[in-house]
Amino acid sequence: MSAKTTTSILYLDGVSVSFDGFRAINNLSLVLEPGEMRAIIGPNGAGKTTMMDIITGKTRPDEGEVFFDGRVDLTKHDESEIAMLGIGRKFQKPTVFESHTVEDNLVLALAGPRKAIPALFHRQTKAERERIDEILQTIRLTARRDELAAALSHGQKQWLEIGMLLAQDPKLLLVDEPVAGMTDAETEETARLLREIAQTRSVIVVEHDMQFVRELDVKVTCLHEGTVLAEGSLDQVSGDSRVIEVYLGR
Ligand SMILES: Nc1ncnc2c1ncn2[C@@H]1O[C@H](COP(=O)(O)OP(=O)(O)OP(=O)(O)O)[C@@H](O)[C@H]1O
Repeated sequence: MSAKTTTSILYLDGVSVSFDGFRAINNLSLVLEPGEMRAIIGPNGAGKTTMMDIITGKTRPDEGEVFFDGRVDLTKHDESEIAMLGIGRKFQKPTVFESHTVEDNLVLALAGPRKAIPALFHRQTKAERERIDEILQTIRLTARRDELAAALSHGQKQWLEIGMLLAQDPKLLLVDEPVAGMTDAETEETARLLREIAQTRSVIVVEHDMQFVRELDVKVTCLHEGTVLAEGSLDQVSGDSRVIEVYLGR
């Protein structure tokens, strides 16, 4: 473990994993600082999802170091422990409870899986109410709080799910293709929303939509064949001839 692990929120070094002899992640190194938002791009099969699986404990690396918050060896923890440690993950497809109101979705998320059902029937404390109001504002759904989640647009469901993750107060949020299927206006709003969230926590966003990545205005890492092909500003990365060859030029 190097000195860098003491200050980074996330530190991957020399990480590799193979599936039936195929190296999906190959000597991958990536460092994320506290309060940093990073965009991850790369062609299909580059290893983006597998990298997220390694961070969240779904997949164990064959080799390499994976440290969270400067000191926690993530390879020694399982998925539920890693979630409790403060890493939240949003998958591509929203999985909100359609037959509950927007607010109740947040109440359920705030309570956590064990206390979910009683949470709907107990009187909220002032602190819980304030937290829910704050999250509703962040996810632009204050005016929709009493409506069923089923009535929301696809984009708003994505925001609600982000809100449900925020209720768990993660230090690091992993977001997989948040704007797929969104309107242009929702896409723009999502970039703003994530930038606001990144003021208080670290965020990794995997996305193919380059206009959205530009709107995020953060450091970009391009993965290819399970390793970092290029890293820097979007202009630097998108001007890299190797990135153009394997990804953007296609
Ligand atoms: N459980 C698994 N078993 C076998 N092969 C796998 C498994 N998970 C991933 N792979 C392979 O590893 C490679 C990397 O896949 P991964 O899903 O991480 O890429 P990706 O960058 O997320 O792609 P996409 O943009 O299409 O989501 C692919 O070739 C994939 O087929």
